[in-house]
Amino acid sequence: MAGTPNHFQLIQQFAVTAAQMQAIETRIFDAGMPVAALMEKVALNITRRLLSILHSEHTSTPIKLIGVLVGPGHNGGDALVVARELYYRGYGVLLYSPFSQHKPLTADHLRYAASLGIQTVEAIAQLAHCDLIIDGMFGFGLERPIQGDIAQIVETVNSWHQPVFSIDIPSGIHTDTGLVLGKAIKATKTFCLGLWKLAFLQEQALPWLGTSELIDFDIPLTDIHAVLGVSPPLQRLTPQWAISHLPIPLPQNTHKYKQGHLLIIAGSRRYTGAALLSGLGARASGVGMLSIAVPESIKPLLSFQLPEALIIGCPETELGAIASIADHINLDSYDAIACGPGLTPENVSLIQTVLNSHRPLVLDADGLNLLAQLDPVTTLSNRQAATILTPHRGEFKRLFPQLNDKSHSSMEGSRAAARLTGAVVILKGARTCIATPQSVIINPESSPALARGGSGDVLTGLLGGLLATQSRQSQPPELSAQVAVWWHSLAGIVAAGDRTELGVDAFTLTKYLNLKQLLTHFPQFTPNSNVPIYNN
Ligand SMILES: NC(=O)C1=CN([C@@H]2O[C@H](COP(=O)(O)OP(=O)(O)OC[C@H]3O[C@@H](n4cnc5c(N)ncnc54)[C@H](OP(=O)(O)O)[C@@H]3O)[C@@H](O)[C@H]2O)[C@@H](O)CC1
Ligand SMILES: Nc1ncnc2c1ncn2[C@@H]1O[C@H](COP(=O)(O)OP(=O)(O)O)[C@@H](O)[C@H]1O
Ligand SMILES: [K+]
Repeated sequence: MAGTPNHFQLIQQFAVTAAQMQAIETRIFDAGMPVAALMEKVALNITRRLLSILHSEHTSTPIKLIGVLVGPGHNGGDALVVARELYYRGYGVLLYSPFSQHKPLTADHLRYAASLGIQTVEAIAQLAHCDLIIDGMFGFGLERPIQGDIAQIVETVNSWHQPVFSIDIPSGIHTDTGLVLGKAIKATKTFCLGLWKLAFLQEQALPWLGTSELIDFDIPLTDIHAVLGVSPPLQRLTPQWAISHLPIPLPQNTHKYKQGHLLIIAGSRRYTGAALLSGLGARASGVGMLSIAVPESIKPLLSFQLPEALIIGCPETELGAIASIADHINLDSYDAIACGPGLTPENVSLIQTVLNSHRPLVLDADGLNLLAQLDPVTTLSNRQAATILTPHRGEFKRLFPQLNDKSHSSMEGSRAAARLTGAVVILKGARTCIATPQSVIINPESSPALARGGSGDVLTGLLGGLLATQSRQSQPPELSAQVAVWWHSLAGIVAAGDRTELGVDAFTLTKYLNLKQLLTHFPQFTPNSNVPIYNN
């Protein structure tokens, strides 16, 4: 039923470390769930999903023979239950377990599989002709690097061409950091079990995960909250959350100023397009009023392309950058300001003026490069209104060189920067993190089609527009940041689906921000509704 989230939808917001998963698992076992029963349930759910994929998806070779890598722990146990079920469904199954010791439950399943006549092979090479490999070697119990013979086995499997489906996590990927521990299986698809592990939100793990999906096994929400807290400081950004916080439907008695007035400060003679792309992003946000301050010489172009916007021509430098904000402009009369795309890094006094305003502010691109020339921590800490920074990794390093030791993890880096400055920090990338001093929320789905000049400018405008509208409604700035990041990524995903990943230039992307079209992908969720459980 629309508006009533089911268990699978509710758990999408959570992300856990191996230790947290273990703690949740312990609570379930202590409450009386037998370990073997849970393994059976989990593995049957994996099998059901696997069979539906095998029946529905077109594979280049029909899947008849399946090779199963069996580890020493419960990841191996899961794999053995899946193997047994596949065997009963008529698939050819070959087991391979290069370990002399197994945990008792795994050893029992191995013995039972043998008693059924499921063949165990003695060398990895004997799986070479399988149509599909199931990787059940290590799950969240992997703590030390894969070395020696096992590393050799991983390399051999990675050199083959058939699909590899990993159970819980590709063997060799660290559950928390997403880093490769020695060697790791390169999966085609990964079935993450029960709750999303942190690795799935770490960019460094992406090449190993393939496509990933969550297999639900009904972990009680009380156990999740008992371990993670009622309002976990780290969460996944879900479509349900973002859609429920879109600023629609509009109040019947609203007017254009109530819908927010955004001022974009962008562009230069050299980077005209940045101002235009930000303007088009802001247009898609539905903001009530849009003003764009640009150097005088590019005003005609903007006026032509964005007839609904008020284009403000500003005095310009010899090189065609904004020299100062036009005299008649009172920055404090806007509901939000978005500043930076295409400014050139010439004019520090401009950014100082903007920072001195008392309005919510998005800083991007050259806005960030100019800020880096000041003392970002002191400057931002002294601001009288909310600031949202939208750096990519390079800009982040320039802004916060003192956080270089945290640069391996966007979650850690963005959180530390938000704590230092009090700003909302959107650290952009394949897995964009949105951090406040209290929390980090990570966008788990996007498209590499967005890795293209100008797509960040579009985000800045979209975000600025939402910020202007939503700050009028007393919504916190991080909410606009979350909605904008989700919206922008979804546009990228849908555009890439229609046009391939190469067909999504930034201008085309703005056309895909059409919300009506995007929402057809989520008929089950309603804008502006209450989402239970999720307390931000
Ligand atoms: N949580 C849940 O709710 C549920 C979890 N379930 C499943 O259980 C999985 C977790 O199982 P797990 O704890 O047994 O750990 P797992 O990943 O199989 O591996 C540990 C074994 O590997 C060994 N080992 C480690 N590193 C090694 C190395 N480098 N080289 C060689 N050996 C190494 C390690 O040996 P040890 O360190 O003890 O010497 C130990 O024997 C989880 O991912 C999921 O699939 C579901 O069934 C039910 C619901
Ligand atoms: N591999 C990727 N997968 C998904 N999104 C990406 C990827 N690479 C970049 N992006 C997104 O594309 C946008 C690029 O922004 P930015 O680097 O500021 O570009 P520009 O300054 O050229 O506009 C960001 O929203 C970022 O999250
Ligand atoms: K695995």
